[in-house]
Amino acid sequence: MPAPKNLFKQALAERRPQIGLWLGLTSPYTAEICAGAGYDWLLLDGEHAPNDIPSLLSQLQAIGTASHAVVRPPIGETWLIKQVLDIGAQSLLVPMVESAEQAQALVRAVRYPPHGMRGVGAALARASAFNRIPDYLQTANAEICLLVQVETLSALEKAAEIAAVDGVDGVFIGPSDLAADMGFLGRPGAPEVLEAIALGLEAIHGAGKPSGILTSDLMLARRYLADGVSFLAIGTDVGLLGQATTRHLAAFHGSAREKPATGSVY
Ligand SMILES: O=C(O)C(=O)C[C@H](O)[C@@H](O)CO
Repeated sequence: MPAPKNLFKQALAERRPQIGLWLGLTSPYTAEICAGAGYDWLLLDGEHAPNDIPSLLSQLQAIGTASHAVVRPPIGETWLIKQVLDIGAQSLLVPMVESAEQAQALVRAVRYPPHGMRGVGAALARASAFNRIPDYLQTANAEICLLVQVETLSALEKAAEIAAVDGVDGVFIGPSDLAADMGFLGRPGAPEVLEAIALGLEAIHGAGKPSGILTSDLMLARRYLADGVSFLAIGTDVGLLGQATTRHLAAFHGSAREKPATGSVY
């Protein structure tokens, strides 16, 4: 028996758009609710949400096969990637990738020898159904989906080279960090940032790889989809809960006291 088929990876390879939601609440309970909504993928954020390996594990268990979990570790360190893969994540989004060399190192980190340097502990791991998947070691590499994030101007200039790395399954543009790097802190929708994103998307597609992005502006999200973005997150659990609770109380008071959050589009 092989490692579970990564249907999200397959969908990206076939350029079937995958619509996702970004999860920062770090709760298996809310992750399960979001999975039930029907999003194709859910991003479990270990970079900007207070997640650790046990909290990521419990969210993976809660999501199950109801949606596809993509885990973002805080940084692309080999030892951390090994832990995230062992708890059963098959798709990773690695932040702040600045060069093709860094992307190549990440490819090695997600693969077992001789193709990489992932440590072998699958006998203890949820990823191998606790050693009940006999062919796990031989088949795991093929089912890992490695997505890398470019989010500075210099990384964006190298987007084509990074995307072209064999083993990189997709490239995500981080609009907030890119905006900050371009001098537009808190303004990922600034025209200059959108222009840079459009060029980045072209470079990624030109290298023959799928692209991804996050925005909670649904008009912009539809535009990204029309521009060929394949894995698109259209909001965050934190944003949705924050907006809904504010609106709810304002509705009760019968007033327009709802105030938009400042400094973020999420
Ligand atoms: O730069 C970005 O944009 C991202 O990387 C996504 C954000 O980190 C996400 O957490 C929303 O705040």
